[in-house]
Amino acid sequence: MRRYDKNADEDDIRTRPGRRGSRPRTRIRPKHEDAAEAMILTVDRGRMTCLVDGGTKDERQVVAMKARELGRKGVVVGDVVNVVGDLSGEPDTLARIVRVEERSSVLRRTADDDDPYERIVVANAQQMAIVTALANPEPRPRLIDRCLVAAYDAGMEPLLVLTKADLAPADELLESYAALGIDYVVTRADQLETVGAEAVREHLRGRTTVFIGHSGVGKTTLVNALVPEHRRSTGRVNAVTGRGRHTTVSALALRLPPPPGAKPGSKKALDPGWVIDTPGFRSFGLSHIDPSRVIHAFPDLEPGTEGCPRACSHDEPDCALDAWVADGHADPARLYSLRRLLATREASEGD
Ligand SMILES: Nc1nc2c(ncn2[C@@H]2O[C@H](COP(=O)(O)OP(=O)(O)OP(=O)(O)O)[C@@H](O)[C@H]2O)c(=O)[nH]1
Ligand SMILES: [Zn+2]
Repeated sequence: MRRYDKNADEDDIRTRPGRRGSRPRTRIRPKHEDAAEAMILTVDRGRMTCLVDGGTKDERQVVAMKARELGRKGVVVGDVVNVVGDLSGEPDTLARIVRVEERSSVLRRTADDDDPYERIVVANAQQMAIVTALANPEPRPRLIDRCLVAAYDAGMEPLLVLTKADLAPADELLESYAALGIDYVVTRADQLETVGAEAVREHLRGRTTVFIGHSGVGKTTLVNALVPEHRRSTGRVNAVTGRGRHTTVSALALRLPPPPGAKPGSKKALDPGWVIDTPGFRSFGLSHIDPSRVIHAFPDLEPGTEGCPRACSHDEPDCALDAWVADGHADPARLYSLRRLLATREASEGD
């Protein structure tokens, strides 16, 4: 290997003159001072589409792969990375990702509760939109609860998006989430084009929201309305795979159009919010969930856990929350909701 030759690249072995003489110092990584910052929009079999100079007139999409120095570290949609090499974005060029910035949040999933293997699906989202149809298919409250637990565990704010309001009312479902104080928005496809899409966008401005929902809830219809420049095919036969419906393979980050009336170049116009569309989740394994992270989403209950036994699940007889709530420190409905969420960690039929 050339790296340790006498004629090794300066980047690989640097000399540091001074006190200890001029011993070559190995293992100093090249600094990549020419690297550009980029956001990962999608990942397809080891090829990442990155947005370079986002929000400027030089904005372009560059295809890149991981540099060897990243090792096994994964790169996921939403990651902010450093890229080097050919950053022109011309066809057939390939850049290299040399660094992944620290993530502010990660959404993990396990395929099943018994599956210890977890994958990070999305990085740096601040909000999780849980898309549920009010009818056809029927809402699945346990699945919603599992998504909520995953959101709280990931440190994301949940947003309930209730679709197909033309088929059934939302009141009853919203009632069962009232104690959680979750932000929500109700939609119907026949009004998305007029007022509906902008009403949803108002919940998404200035941050990144990952959209999850199982097949048939109308997520594609919704995302297409939110990001009209991006029309993902619905229900079309794929000529290559012959599959009856389109299947989304990777998550995909999409920028919202600027709000109506935003001045070009203004912060509102440049930071209109991002939607990360994800493939339909069949289940949401929760084996990696840590109850102590979930309870952060209940700041009103958190002080009551001081008297809990070590590693309390907060759903066991010795949990201090019962007495604390009985003493009037918090609303019993909140504890009930927390327990309901924590109980979803145990899988049951139909999740
Ligand atoms: N009645 C009614 N039907 C809707 C609404 N939104 C979507 N649909 C229909 O519901 C079906 C599923 O919509 P999609 O947008 O494809 O749902 P999806 O969640 O993306 O599902 P997959 O494509 O399977 O991942 C389609 O036939 C839509 O036309 C709505 O608000 N009201
Ligand atoms: Zn407890």
